[in-house]
Amino acid sequence: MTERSSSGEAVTDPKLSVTGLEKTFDGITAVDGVSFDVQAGEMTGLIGPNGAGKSTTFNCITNLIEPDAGSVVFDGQDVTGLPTHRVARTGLVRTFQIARELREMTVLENMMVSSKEQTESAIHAVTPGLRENVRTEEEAILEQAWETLEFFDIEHVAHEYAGTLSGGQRKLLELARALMADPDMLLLDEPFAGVNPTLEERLLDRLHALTDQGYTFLIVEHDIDLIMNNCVRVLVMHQGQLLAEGAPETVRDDERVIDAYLGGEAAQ
Ligand SMILES: Nc1ncnc2c1ncn2[C@@H]1O[C@H](COP(=O)(O)OP(=O)(O)OP(=O)(O)O)[C@@H](O)[C@H]1O
Repeated sequence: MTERSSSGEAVTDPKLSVTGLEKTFDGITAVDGVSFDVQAGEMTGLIGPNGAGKSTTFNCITNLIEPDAGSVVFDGQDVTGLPTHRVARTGLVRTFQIARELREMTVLENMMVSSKEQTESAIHAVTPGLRENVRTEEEAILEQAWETLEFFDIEHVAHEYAGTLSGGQRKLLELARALMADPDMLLLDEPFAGVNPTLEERLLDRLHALTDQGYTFLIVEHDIDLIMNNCVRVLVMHQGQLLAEGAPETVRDDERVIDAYLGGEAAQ
């Protein structure tokens, strides 16, 4: 929904709105009242020194970790406390590292099991008369899987076991798998960790292409330069709180941000 502000500017509802998020582990406050918005079709970066609370914030958004307080509204729908798979069904999907059992499956099989429709097909398969539909659905899923693998240039490893992929190829597969769930918004936790420069460039190129198509991204990443150079908006966390937010050039010069990094983890 687009409204007009008093000055006549277009005001668009945020894609994701996090308000007052809190999480404490055994007396350690990991997330301490964090609030922020992410706008549709934008790539937003979430940075901060080690232990700042980035991963916990991420995990609370999709309810992988249940927050103690706060709300998460996605596309105008309150998804706070919904099971992670139901949050995914609303279009808010996070990437996961390829789990041990999935490493023993081929890349293509990984794609197939990740598809949202796959679960629905299983229900249809037990209903007589719907088998024809299932076949068509499965063909569509297979086509989507190949197209997505081609988009990431990893179709040549489709029949390899996922466990044999390089670190960079595995990151591309993680993203490709997430896309099979037909998301609107993707949460990426350190998508560039262990990725060589060539694949990093490819991954960035694809992320920008997806953003141009209208996908929204929230990316936790240790490589600050990478976030500053590629995100339109940056959120900085420190000691469980949101320390600064804004355009990269604004955040980069913020004294509080400089102090937070110099004070602890300047080497990152
Ligand atoms: N499951 C847990 N049990 C206990 N404490 C935890 C747990 N998860 C996180 N913490 C603590 O919460 C704080 C925030 O951790 P979190 O992993 O969210 O930070 P981060 O910014 O993602 O750090 P990093 O960049 O090192 O991954 C840290 O002090 C951490 O030790």
